[in-house]
Amino acid sequence: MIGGVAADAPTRGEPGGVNQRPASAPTAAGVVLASGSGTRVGSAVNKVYLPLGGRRLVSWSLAALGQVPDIGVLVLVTRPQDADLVAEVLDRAESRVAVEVVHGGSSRQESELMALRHLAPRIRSGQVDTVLIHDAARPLVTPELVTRVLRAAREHGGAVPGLPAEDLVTVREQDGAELVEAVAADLVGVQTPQGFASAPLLAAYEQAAREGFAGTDTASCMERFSAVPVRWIPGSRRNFKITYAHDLVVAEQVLADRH
Ligand SMILES: C[C@](O)(CO)[C@H](O)COP(=O)(O)O
Repeated sequence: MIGGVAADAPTRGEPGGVNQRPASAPTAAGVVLASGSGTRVGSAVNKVYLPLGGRRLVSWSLAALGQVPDIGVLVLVTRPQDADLVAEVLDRAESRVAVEVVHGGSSRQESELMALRHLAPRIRSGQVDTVLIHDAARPLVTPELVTRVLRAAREHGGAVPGLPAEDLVTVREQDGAELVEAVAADLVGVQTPQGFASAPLLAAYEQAAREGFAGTDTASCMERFSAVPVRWIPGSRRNFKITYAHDLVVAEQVLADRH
């Protein structure tokens, strides 16, 4: 069952405290999803807390979103059993913005809903105009990509970074063991952060909860339950998702090359 924000969730940063802005200057909120289990990486520890480039993996996403001046609220969605790791990450966080922690649900959809319900008073008051939802498992996101998503979301209502599938691989349909035909090359592999106008986003997630819908990303829920157009903008090859152990090796190398 989909519930509300965990009342006992550790919370850093007070709504209306360090993040407060005048009502005339709405801010964007960044949501980092860290409440999955990430078993395919082959670790007993939730993959988003594995070491990467001298930090825990999730810290990179918090730092990237926190560097974008228009993001005035940061929400980290976690699992209760990761509380010690979360506390360590927050103690070392270099984010300009205080990180507010919310407990997630049993699915991506529920975890997004928990974050949106946490933000609901600030969405309804107009304080938060746009919400960007990001996978903690995409630690190589850059402030530049976050800024582009935010600009496009504010301009169009919804924005998703992606890479044309033809750019990645040749895609073919399969029928059992047989390959039958190549798929038309108009597919896009989508990434996060995905950004949306906050009020229709909250409304879409509340309706999805009532109807028992569960999408694989934020855009799928918006496409189903809102009239907001979802624009795609160029993503980044480096913004790949850490799924398997091999991805960690590549991410270490990308970070080493950054310096
Ligand atoms: C949202 C996403 O990153 C788009 O590629 C992807 O669907 C996330 O998958 P997950 O299984 O929820 O990590």
